[in-house]
Amino acid sequence: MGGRTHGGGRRGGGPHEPPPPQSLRERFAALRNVPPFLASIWQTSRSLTLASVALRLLRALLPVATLYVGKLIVDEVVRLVRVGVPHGDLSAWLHGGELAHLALLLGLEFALAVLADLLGRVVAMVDSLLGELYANTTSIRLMEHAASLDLEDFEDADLQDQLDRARRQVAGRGSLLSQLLQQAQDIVTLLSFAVGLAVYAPWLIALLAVALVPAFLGEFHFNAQSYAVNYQWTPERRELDYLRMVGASASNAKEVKSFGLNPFLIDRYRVLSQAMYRANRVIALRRAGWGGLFTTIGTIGYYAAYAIIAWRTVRGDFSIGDLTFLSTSFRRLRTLMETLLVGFSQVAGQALYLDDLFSFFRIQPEILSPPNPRPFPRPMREGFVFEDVGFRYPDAERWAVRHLNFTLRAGEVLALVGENGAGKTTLVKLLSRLYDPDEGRILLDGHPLTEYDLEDLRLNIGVIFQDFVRYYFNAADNIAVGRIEAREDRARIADAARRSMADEVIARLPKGYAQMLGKLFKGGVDLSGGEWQKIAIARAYMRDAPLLVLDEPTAALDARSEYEVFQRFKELSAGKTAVIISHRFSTVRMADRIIVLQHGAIEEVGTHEQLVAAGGHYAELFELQAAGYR
Ligand SMILES: Nc1ncnc2c1ncn2[C@@H]1O[C@H](COP(=O)(O)OP(=O)(O)OP(=O)(O)O)[C@@H](O)[C@H]1O
Repeated sequence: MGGRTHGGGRRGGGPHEPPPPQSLRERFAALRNVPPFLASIWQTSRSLTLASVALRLLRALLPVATLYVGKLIVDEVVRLVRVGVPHGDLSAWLHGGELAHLALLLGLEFALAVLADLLGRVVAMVDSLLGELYANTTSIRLMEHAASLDLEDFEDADLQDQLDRARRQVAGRGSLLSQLLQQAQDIVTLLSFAVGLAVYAPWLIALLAVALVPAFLGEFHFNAQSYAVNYQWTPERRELDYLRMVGASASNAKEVKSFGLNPFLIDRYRVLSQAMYRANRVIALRRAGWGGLFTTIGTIGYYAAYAIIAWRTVRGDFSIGDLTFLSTSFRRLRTLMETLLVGFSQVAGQALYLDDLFSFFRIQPEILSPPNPRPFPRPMREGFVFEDVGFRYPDAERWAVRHLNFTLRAGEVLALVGENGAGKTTLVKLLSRLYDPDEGRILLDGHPLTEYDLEDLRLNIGVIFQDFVRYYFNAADNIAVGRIEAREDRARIADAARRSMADEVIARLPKGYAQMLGKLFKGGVDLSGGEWQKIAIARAYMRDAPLLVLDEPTAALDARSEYEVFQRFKELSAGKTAVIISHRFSTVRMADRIIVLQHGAIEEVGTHEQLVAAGGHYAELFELQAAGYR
């Protein structure tokens, strides 16, 4: 067993996270994320993707068509002007049919304009629908993937940063989609203009490119810088979110107020956010300065071309219609290329962000079911055997537990005792395979725990941790989380509540089982610490697993409640195996056997009477607590 490599490098990240990509080549390399991104868009909705592409293609060709019709109109007007207006009489002209061609052209251009507007709106609608669908699908994928990861992954700050960036990407990536499609559309439009321009004056295109390259490189550079800043500041941004949450959440308000912490929190927020603002401002300023310069270069290019076209029109090489067509084409080409280049560098910039999303999806859990897993033994015959088990938290110097050798016998109630940090909770986490040991192994009925089906294993172990979750759900659901498949089984929920004495708590709630708990949502009612614990303990009964583990969930119960809860627990868990962690000896002494942990190792094992008689550490701790009551 073991073999878990802690610390850096296990997912190409960890504490030795590579610096954000800086070089031009790396930025281009980020474009490799675009095809998988497009593939996931395609999978989100084929019909919407197809619709968007087709509509955009049509829309892309409209500008050049409109412009060409415009040129024809100008030429026609010029021709009509040459022919001259007899008496300036419009009705005579209309009847004579001389204006028919012009009217047709005007009508055509009008139709094109209306079509362009309508298509633009439909495209925007399709994109926003597709964007929302994509965001939803990806959020669900993120949640599903996060659910598959190990507990250890969640305790890793780097992973939290990455998850944070990935989450932010999802919200913003809808725009990447429209941007990519817009890019494709612009390329088609650009090509259509370029063909027109190339027919008349190919050298104009070269002039255009020269004027635009600096702007492109500038954009590219600053996008990468923004990303780098964003990347480096992820921990601070998370801290900002955290500070805001601590300062503004209902559950913390009590303590924050009585400690008078708000000025401290606000000040810290101010300092951090200002530092971030300054970093962003530097980039914004530089970007604006250089951007202004590059745009001016582009404008110079445009007017040079304009002058040349005008001169050649005067010389008679071009018609007036050609002049309008060429100069407008040139101007539109310039704007288009600019948008395209800027867009391209933005796409490359956004593709960098996709790295976070995709690399988050690449993280693989290490605690898995084997290929041919064993089902959980029912009934359990021997129980769990710890053979020289040792475990060290990632990046920790100290072993949390080591050289653990003991048996948790089927059908017994075992209590774990020990001072804070002795390793009690760690032992429970190993038992339910939230972690795998780094040394030694754990057997269940003679077979290594790793041979069992992971889901089945967890399903058959009901653990209530000391920091159990207070779900902001209604009372019934708060108990039903113990076995969420049985959420509709009201009788089972009520039964679990009765056993844990949560029924008395719920009876006092205005809406009973339908009462929303916690203060997060409207109409929610908060409970006392002990009341919450009774609800949490009901989850263990709801789960009805052959192995029950209560990790100090009774600490906030009053003496009478705790006594009753444990009396019932013993009665009700007859035939079941149970592990109880408690600092109260009144509870501990009810266990069949007691293990005393000290600094991650087993110090003593025995019944209450045996341990007291032995006069060791247990007897000392027991005496300390008993003395307090005399
Ligand atoms: N997620 C974690 N990452 C790193 N170290 C941890 C983590 N959880 C616990 N530890 C360390 O492992 C040791 C054992 O912790 P554990 O939670 O098992 O103690 P415990 O006996 O349950 O304590 P308590 O009575 O305070 O609940 C402690 O030294 C603790 O600091």
